[in-house]
Amino acid sequence: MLNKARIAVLVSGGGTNLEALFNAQAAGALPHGEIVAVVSSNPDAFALERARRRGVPAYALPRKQLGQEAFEAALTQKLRECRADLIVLAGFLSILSADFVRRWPDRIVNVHPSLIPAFCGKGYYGLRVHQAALERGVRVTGATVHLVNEIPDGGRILLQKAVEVQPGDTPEVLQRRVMEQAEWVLLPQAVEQLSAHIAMEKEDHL
Ligand SMILES: Nc1nc2c(c(=O)[nH]1)N[C@@H](CN(C=O)c1ccc(C(=O)N[C@@H](CCC(=O)O)C(=O)O)cc1)CN2
Ligand SMILES: NCC(=O)N[C@@H]1O[C@H](COP(=O)([O-])[O-])[C@@H](O)[C@H]1O
Repeated sequence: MLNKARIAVLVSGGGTNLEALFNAQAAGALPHGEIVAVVSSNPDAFALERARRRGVPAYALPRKQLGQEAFEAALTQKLRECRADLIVLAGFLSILSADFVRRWPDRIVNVHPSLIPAFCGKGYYGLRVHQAALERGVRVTGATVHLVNEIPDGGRILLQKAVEVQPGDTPEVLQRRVMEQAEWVLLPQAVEQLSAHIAMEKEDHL
């Protein structure tokens, strides 16, 4: 019996990266992992609805009302309850504390919509990343999947994929292209790689 990695996905917004993970799982492209819970820092996130439609437990932990410390305490409780092995940040907009991250060494992964080290770190999220890329005039951007440490977007880079910037691009148009051509491709690949490693570790400990 394959000892799958139990994946908890943290979200804050529309959940298109979560949807890409669900689609990969349904297509058999995530054989070593299973999405067991979705937790949102924003109670209004459509990502929660995406989880509910798939019958996956979905939890809203309103970070702004709770404050970071209480949010992370509640998150830790949820992660224990679902026995998560791997945490995936998919459009998650809260910077996790060093204390929290240190409890999950090499077990938190994030997708960022640029080619790190460009346009990353505190203040660079969502459309802001693509606005900065267009203002700088880069001809190529893309997405990065990286392990998460205490430095926002400072963790070890796992995968990257380049995407062309085209004349007349708006931030919204560029964001969509980066999602379609890079984020939604890279995240399932990286999650399956990490899940396979974790699943083998779990087999070894049986
Ligand atoms: N400890 C870490 N936490 C998080 C990381 C990380 O690498 N280490 N990645 C981010 C995801 N992210 C980019 O990929 C990112 C998210 C949010 C921000 C940011 O500046 N957020 C604002 C608040 C935005 C809001 O709540 O609407 C802020 O903190 O002022 C930067 C990068 C997830 N967490
Ligand atoms: N730094 C994190 C960040 O900017 N994440 C970005 O939020 C957008 C919405 O994601 P979603 O559709 O998966 O919710 C995506 O472009 C994702 O890369």
